[in-house]
Amino acid sequence: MDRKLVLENSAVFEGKGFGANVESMGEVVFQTGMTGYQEVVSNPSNCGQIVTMTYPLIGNAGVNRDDFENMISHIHGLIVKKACHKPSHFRSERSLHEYLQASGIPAIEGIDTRRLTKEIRTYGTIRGAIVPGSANTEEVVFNLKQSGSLHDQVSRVSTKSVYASPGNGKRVVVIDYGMKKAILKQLIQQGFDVVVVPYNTKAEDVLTLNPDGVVLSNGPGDPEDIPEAEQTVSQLIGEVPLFGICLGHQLLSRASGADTKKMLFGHRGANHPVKDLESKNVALTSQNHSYIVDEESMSQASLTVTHRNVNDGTIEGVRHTYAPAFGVQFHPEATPGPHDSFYLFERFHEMIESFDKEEKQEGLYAKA
Ligand SMILES: NC(=O)CC[C@H](N)C(=O)O
Repeated sequence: MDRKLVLENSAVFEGKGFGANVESMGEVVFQTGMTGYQEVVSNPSNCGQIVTMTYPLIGNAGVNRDDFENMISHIHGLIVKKACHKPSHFRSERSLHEYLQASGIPAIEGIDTRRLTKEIRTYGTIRGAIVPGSANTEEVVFNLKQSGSLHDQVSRVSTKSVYASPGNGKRVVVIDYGMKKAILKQLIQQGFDVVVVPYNTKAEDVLTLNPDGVVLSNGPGDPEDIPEAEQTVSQLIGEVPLFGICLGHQLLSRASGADTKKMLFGHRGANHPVKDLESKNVALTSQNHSYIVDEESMSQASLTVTHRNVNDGTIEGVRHTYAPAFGVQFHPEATPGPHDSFYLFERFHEMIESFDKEEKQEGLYAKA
C-alpha cells in the first residue's frame, strides 16, 4: 500500500501505509520520546495532529488494555521510520497496525523521520496530509491551503457529562479540556474524591460541587480558542486552590493577565529538563505542547515564574501572586516519561490542606 505524506510547503515523503486506509490532514508535529507510543496516539492533547515519532522503531511492544490515555484516539495520523508488525510483549493484545486500523487512523512507515523533523524545525509546525502514493501532489497542497486549522478540538475531546471517581479525601473537581487518564490516576492516588466536568462548565456550577481544589487539565489546541474556559478560570481564582497542567496552565496564566503564543515547533518528548527555581532542582519532564506563556506579557500578570526550561529558557511553571493557584507547562503525571514531578500533586494536596476558608472570607485572596 503506497502512501505519501505531503506538506503544505510541497515537500513530499514517500512511504508505505499501515493503520486505516483513509486520507487525512492535520498539523504535523514530532515527538522525541523513545517509548510510550500507545500513550502518544491516545493523548487527547494531540487531537487533529499527525504525529511523527523520531525514535526509529515503533510498535514493538504492541498495544495493551491499560496504557491508553483516552478510550478514543483523536490523532489524525502517525508517521514512523519502521513499524513493528509482530510485537512481542507479555501485555500486548494487538499490533499497532491493528489498533490504528480499528480506530480509523492512517499511518505511514518508511519515512525519513530525521529529514521530516529537520523540515519542521526549520519551517515550524506545518500542516500535512497522508494520501495514496498516486495522489496529485499539487492538488493535495491546494486542498491543504484551502482547509484551515482546527479550532474546536477541546469540545471534541472533553467529556460530555459529569462523572465521579469517589474517594474518602478532599474533593477535587477536574475541568476536562482533554484530560489524560494519568492525571486522574495521580489524583486518585492522593486519595481525593474526584469529580470530572466538561470544559465549558460555568464557575458557579463548579463551585456548587463544593470542591476543595480544582485541576485545570491538559488539552489540545490554542488556549485562545476557548475564551469561555478562560473566563471560568478567572472567576475561580481566589475562590478555590487551582492546579493547571499544560493547557490548564496556559488558561490559568491567561486568566491571570498573561498572554500565550505559538512556538516554532513546540516541545514533545520525555526528556525536557526543567528547573524548579525555588528548590534549584532540575527534573526531566514529559512534554507535549505548541503554545507557551509569553515572557513579555509577564510584567502585566499577577504571576511569578516558578519553573524554566533548561534548554531554551521558556516559562515552565507559574504561581499566582496572591491566590492559591499554580500551573506547569509540562506533564507531572508523566505517561510517557519520567516520574520526577509527581511531587507537584503532593504540593497541590498541601495547598488544599492549608487553604483557609476563613482567610478567604476575610478577603485575603480577593483581587487587588
Ligand atoms: N498537552 C497540552 O495540554 C497541550 C497544550 C496546548 N494544546 C499546546 O499545544 O500548547
